[in-house]
Parts: sequence; C-alpha cells; structure tokens
Amino acid sequence: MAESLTKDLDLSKYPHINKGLAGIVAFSSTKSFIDGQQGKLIYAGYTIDTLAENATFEEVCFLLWNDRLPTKPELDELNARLQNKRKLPDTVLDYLKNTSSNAEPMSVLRTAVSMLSDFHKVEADTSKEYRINKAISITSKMPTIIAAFDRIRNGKEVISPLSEQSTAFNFLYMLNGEEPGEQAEKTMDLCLILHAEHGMNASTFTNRTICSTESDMYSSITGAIGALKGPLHGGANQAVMKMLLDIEEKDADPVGYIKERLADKEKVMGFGHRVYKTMDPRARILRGMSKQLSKETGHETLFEWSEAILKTMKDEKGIDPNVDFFSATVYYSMGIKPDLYTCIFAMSRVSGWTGHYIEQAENNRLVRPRALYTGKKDLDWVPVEER
Ligand SMILES: CC(=O)SCCNC(=O)CCNC(=O)[C@H](O)C(C)(C)COP(=O)(O)OP(=O)(O)OC[C@H]1O[C@@H](n2cnc3c(N)ncnc32)[C@H](O)[C@@H]1OP(=O)(O)O
Ligand SMILES: O=C([O-])CC(=O)C(=O)O
Repeated sequence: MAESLTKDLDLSKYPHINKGLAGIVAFSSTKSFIDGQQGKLIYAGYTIDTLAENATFEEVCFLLWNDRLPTKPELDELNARLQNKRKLPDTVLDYLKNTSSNAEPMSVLRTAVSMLSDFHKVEADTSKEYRINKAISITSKMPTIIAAFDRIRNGKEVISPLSEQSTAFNFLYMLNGEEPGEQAEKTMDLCLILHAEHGMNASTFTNRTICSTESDMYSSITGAIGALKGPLHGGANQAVMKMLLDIEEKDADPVGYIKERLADKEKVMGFGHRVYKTMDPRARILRGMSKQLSKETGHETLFEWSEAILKTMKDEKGIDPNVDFFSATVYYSMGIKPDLYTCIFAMSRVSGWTGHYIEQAENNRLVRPRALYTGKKDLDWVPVEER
C-alpha cells in the first residue's frame, strides 16, 4: 500500500532494519530477472546463454532500452548512431591529457562522463527518443575515454575512434593501436554482453535513486560509476587479478594463500553474491573462456590457480565465484592492464544503467527510504565555552 501523504510513518512499528536493503523490493523492472537459487539470468526475456551465443553487445543495448530485439534496419541504425557519437569533445580530451598518469582509471572515467553533460543542453524534453539519444551518446563515448586515457598515461598518441565496426572492435583498436582479430573482438563483445545488466545492484540502485530526483542522465551515470568502483562491487575484478599476481610474486601456494585469508577473516575477491546462492551463470561462461584463452596465451598457471581457489572456497566456505572472478583472467589473457577491468565493466553496464534510468523516469517516484534514529533526543544546549 502506498505510504500516506498526510501521515508520517510510525517508525516504532518498523524495528527491523534490512541492513544493506537485503531482500527489499523497491522497484519493478522489465530489464532483468535473476534466479539466485538456480543460477539463472535473463535480460528482458532472453537467458544469458541465449544472448551469449547469439547476440552482439549493440543488440543487447537495443534490448535493454526498448525491451525487445531490433529488426535488421533498427540494428543498422543503432550501430550507425553509436559509431557517429564516439568522438570526444576537445574539453574532455584536454582533461584526459592534463590528468595525472597515476590517477585511477575509474576516477578519470567518472569525471570525464560528468564533463560530457556540459555539451548537452538541459532541456525539458522527456521523450523516450531523447533519453535513448543520450544513452547512445554516453555508451558510445565511454570506450573512447578509457582508451584515450590509457594511451595518454603511457605516453602514446590518442587513436581517434572509427566511424565503423562494433563497440568491441573499436575499443580494442583505440586501446592497442591495431585492429583486433576476430577472436579478440568476439571475446570482448561477449564480455560486454555478460556485464550489461544485473537487476538492482548497488550501482543501478544509485543510478535510479539519482534519476528519481529528476536529475539528468549524466548525473545518474556519474553516480553509478562511483558506486561500481568499490571492491565489493565492480572493483572486485581488478582485485582478483591483484590477488593472482600477488600469489605469483610471492611464489605462494594458492590454496594455502586463500586459507590464510579466510583464517584472517578476509574476503576473497570475486566470490560471493547477494543474490546467487550457486554458481553465477556468467562466471560459468567466463570460466570456459578463461580456460581456452589462458591455454592459447600461455597463462595456464593462472587458470589452474583460479580453479584451485574455486575449489578451496567451495570446500571451506561453500561460496561460489561471481562474474568478477574469471573475467579477470580473461582480460589478462587479452593483454589488458588490470586497473582497466572495472572501466570495461562500466563501459558495458552503462547499457543497463541507462535502460533503468529510462524505466525510472517513465514511472517515477522519489526514492526516499527511512533510517531508524538511534541517537539522543531533546538535549539541552550547552554554550561553546562550557563544553
Ligand atoms: C559485480 C559484483 O558486484 S559481484 C560481487 C563482487 N564483490 C566481490 O567479489 C567481493 C567479495 N564478496 C563479498 O564481499 C560479498 O560476497 C558480497 C559483498 C558480494 C555480498 O555480500 P553480502 O550479501 O552482504 O554477504 P556477506 O558479506 O554478509 O557474507 C555472508 C557470509 O559469507 C562470507 N563471505 C561472503 N563473501 C565472501 C568472500 N568473498 N570471501 C570470504 N567470505 C565471504 C561472509 O564473511 C559472511 O560470513 P559470516 O556469516 O560468517 O560472517
Ligand atoms: O547484482 C549485484 O549485486 C552485483 C552486480 O552488479 C552483478 O553481479 O553483476
């Protein structure tokens, strides 16, 4: 029942706090469905396996923005619109050139996306088409920001985006300065599909909360990037790689390393999930990709350690890997620097965030939960000299 507009809640009747909002259903959504017991994930009707096998990232974008797959002419049109909007405004490029080479890539991405709003008039246009246009613009520019920053910090020339090819192809081209092969493009495309959407996770919730104040899409996506950056959320993928490289550097036994972490009550990155109580279906797909790529690129040891860690976590804690665990070794095998992994996650998840933004804006109510006050009340004022 809707909260009364004339009467405040009696908080004494709500003594239970759902810490971390666990189990609270705050929105309805057509974007994705997760069965945490069965390990099933659906984007707008299609299982993640169906999409991984058949879709392109651009088709997934269309699906998340329109709740249906595109026809061929619609997909061609979306591809062309994404390709045409990849170029960054000079002011954003200047920012990337002037930022410290030690800056965290996710912080740079967050600031650069926020800067993009300067180049869009704040209009009272609330049409779906207008919002999709903004979603296309942000989605198409995020890969350019990430690749340009990485090249600048390594003293390399920035590569201008292509006005053709897929998001995955163009990103790898701008990052590496050479055209990717078919397999590299396909792997990156698959990673983008797998990370695109995941219900009411922390960054999507942040994005919808900002949207609910009738703020603009750039503000929502900027906030979402900030939420994704943390190691309990998207930041876990780079933390996984840091852990594997630490094991390598210390010449440690991966099983002993993990057992020590657990004995110290530390979290092992890339494991556990608020919703999944079994293997994350994306981790299952990424595991296969990691196995194949590690073999092809001579990183089999990293894959073997990952498998040993997986078994140890299952045996010791009964906890399964999440999407961030095997994506780390997939990106590593592709030669991508670990501190870019969360940016790649963001470059995909922006499709889900913007889909949720549109959905929230079309059926909005201000997000405003309550907190149970546990402080003192009605204290007497003590002048500053007497405290
Ligand atoms: C894209 C994504 O955001 S996927 C998640 C990425 N994050 C990570 O990989 C970070 C590591 N994982 C975690 O910190 C957690 O599993 C989270 C944050 C993802 C989920 O957290 P919650 O649902 O709040 O579960 P919570 O942290 O309460 O864990 C429940 C129990 O499992 C344990 N546990 C959960 N995850 C882990 C882990 N990765 N390593 C060790 N123990 C863990 C907790 O210590 C806790 O044990 P206890 O009951 O004995 O205290
Ligand atoms: O759903 C969550 O809590 C975390 C997330 O974004 C994901 O797993 O992709």
